[in-house]
Amino acid sequence: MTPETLTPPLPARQHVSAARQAPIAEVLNLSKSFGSDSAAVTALANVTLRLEAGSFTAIMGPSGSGKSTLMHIMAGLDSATSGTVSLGGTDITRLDDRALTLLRRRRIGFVFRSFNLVPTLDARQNILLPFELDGHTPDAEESARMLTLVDALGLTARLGHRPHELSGGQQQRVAIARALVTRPDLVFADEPTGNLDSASSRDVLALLAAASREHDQSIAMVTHDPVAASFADRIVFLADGRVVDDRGPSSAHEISRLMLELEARA
Ligand SMILES: Nc1ncnc2c1ncn2[C@@H]1O[C@H](COP(=O)(O)OP(=O)(O)OP(=O)(O)O)[C@@H](O)[C@H]1O
Repeated sequence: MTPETLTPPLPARQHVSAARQAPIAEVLNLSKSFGSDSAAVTALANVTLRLEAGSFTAIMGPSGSGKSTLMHIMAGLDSATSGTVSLGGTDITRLDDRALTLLRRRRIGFVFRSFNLVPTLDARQNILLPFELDGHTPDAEESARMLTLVDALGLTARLGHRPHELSGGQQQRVAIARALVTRPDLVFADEPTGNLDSASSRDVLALLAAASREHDQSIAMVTHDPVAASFADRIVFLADGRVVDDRGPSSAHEISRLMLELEARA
């Protein structure tokens, strides 16, 4: 497959220049501790981070540096000890559980290492699950969007297949289609290539990069893999719950070097 065939031919977003001016996600002075007193663990210490609309950001750092905690709080899956997180201008730290559930359903997409597809549903039903969960029948535009996405992801002939009938790479492409189909404000990808071989990994990363670059989809990806991070246009490094480096596109070699330095210090 060439990079061109990996590019989802989705309609370009409207008012891209206006969208680019405001951060799609803003984390201000975020701290998170687990436990209390002598058993307390500080997972995040005063993290401030802005993600621009349409950006593809990799979040890296040694084991235990706070990557998952940051992603969980940004996605409204865990609460902050202090600080705020805004998504598309909404302060999610002030929302109740019901509002958070709706926000996750409508404004956030997720791609996980283990694909997390529903085994009893075929690929089409898995992709359309966000609409189903929202009690919403896709309109003509949403159905057309689903079909163009499926075509771009090379899944057209697989729509009637259930997850166990698909390869790992195909399952992850179904998961990406499911994450993109509602055009969420932000897609969180948690080690999306962790279970894939290197050829499927590159396909998946090229698809995520194309969704960001060509269709203004904002993506935040947690990864340990320097090759995966080299597909992003920004790399944020955490160590001991703090942002210790924040840089633009970098080669896998440069990222590897920095990770080794951070791990040696951890
Ligand atoms: N539920 C919890 N209870 C207690 N401590 C926790 C909990 N979740 C995370 N921690 C601690 O918070 C710190 C940050 O953990 P986190 O999982 O965010 O790191 P990570 O960078 O995602 O690690 P990894 O790369 O190994 O997945 C670690 O010291 C961890 O042990």
